[in-house]
Amino acid sequence: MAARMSPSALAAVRFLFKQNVLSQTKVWCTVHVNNIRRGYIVQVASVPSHTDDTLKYRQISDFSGPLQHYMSLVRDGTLREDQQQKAVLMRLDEMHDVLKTYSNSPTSFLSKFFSKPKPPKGFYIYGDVGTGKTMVMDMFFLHVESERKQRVHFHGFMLDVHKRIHRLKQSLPKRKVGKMAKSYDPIAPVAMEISEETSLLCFDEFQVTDIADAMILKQLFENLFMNGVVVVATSNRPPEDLYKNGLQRVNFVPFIAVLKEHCQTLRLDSGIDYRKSNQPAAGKLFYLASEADVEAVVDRLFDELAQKQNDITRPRTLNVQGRKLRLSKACGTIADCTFEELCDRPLGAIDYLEISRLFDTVFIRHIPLLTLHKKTQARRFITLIDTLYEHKVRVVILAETPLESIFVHDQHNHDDEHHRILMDDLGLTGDSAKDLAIFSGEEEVFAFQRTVSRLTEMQTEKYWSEGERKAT
Ligand SMILES: Nc1ncnc2c1ncn2[C@@H]1O[C@H](COP(=O)(O)OP(=O)(O)OP(=O)(O)O)[C@@H](O)[C@H]1O
Repeated sequence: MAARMSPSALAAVRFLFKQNVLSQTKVWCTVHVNNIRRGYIVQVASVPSHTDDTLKYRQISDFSGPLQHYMSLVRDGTLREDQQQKAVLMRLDEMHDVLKTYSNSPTSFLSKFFSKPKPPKGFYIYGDVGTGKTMVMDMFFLHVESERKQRVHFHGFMLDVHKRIHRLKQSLPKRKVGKMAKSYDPIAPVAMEISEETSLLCFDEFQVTDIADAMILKQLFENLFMNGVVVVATSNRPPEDLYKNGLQRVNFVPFIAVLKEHCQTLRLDSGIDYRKSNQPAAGKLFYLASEADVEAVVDRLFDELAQKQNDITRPRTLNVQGRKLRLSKACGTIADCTFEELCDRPLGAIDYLEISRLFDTVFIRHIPLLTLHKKTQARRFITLIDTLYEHKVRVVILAETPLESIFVHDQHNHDDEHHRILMDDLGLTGDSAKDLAIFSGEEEVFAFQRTVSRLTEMQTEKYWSEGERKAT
């Protein structure tokens, strides 16, 4: 059986054996994809009779592709049938078949006999939060048999690209004094490096919020596509709305055409946020500041969890790319932080990635009401929760307000000083700025729906138990 299986499927089977769940008919299993732990539903259709020699376990490799896998999970009630998910999976299933004979590797067997194969057009899947975009993409990714595939989070991918660009620039010979610098463009070689490693790039959460990313995307992706990389992406935004109202957007806009030329846009928007469908809760993980004695209650929860760690409670200093990041209280794989510590300092995705690497449980105390006045902190909070969710880190929250109302869309902020200066700089009048996301907070409101949806799922028993890591 093992000889037929892809490495991801093998990882899934190993997990099943370790967990002694092979007699169940369906399980969630966890597979490491590029160091990111993802949950997958795996069908294990067994005949529960020890005397029956037709005993068979159905594994990922027993499905012809992601669509058959999905339908089987619908039939056994693990998933709810969703026509839009099915329609997207049909397309991904076709692509899965095409990819069986496609590679952009110059050393591939096929390339010896044929001229460069034409890459299939990828997919850009967009829709509202919790509608199953990541699930269908991951199911597709799991079934692609190639070794030359990567599933990445967009944030993490762009951090890696910037690192590669930096490394390449550093490796250039130093200029002689008085000689003019020849303009050196590192993006094409970086795209080439990535293309040498991969044929298929699956991006979760394609979103552009950073001007440094926005300015290089067109060239980067043009080169990736030119080198035959196939892209599948999920996003909350249609391509036309990417980097909406971002600074210097006019320089970004040509990227949208490049993306659409190489990826078909598919909408997945059944209107159902599956994270909100009733799932057993993990116990109380969300506390309100107004609750009696709440600090002491949360302290006790921390102490209870800390007792299982082989460590003492102490401050911890993390090293993030040569920078020191001090956390005032931690024990083993548990960090006890305040909102101020995590979101009121100039921290970003790279810091949150390091926290996710080291801790499986993060307490976030004193989350205030987030109005547009606290836009920067709110954005950091969104990035923090995205990163923790992506790495299956558990959270315990102590907040001023209930989850649904943490973020307040306060229209009155249009008049604040900061916005007025920005409007002047951009030469906008009050009327023309009225509909722009940058002033209406549309971007944050949108991202916050995702954060709330994720925080809801993060309080379920399933999420909590999947997040357990070995104590250090
Ligand atoms: N058809 C379904 N039946 C039952 N559960 C589902 C179904 N589709 C998705 N889910 C579950 O809903 C949760 C959210 O799915 P997923 O992460 O794929 O959503 P998403 O569209 O990527 O959300 P976001 O935009 O916030 O990233 C997951 O736990 C997933 O397993």
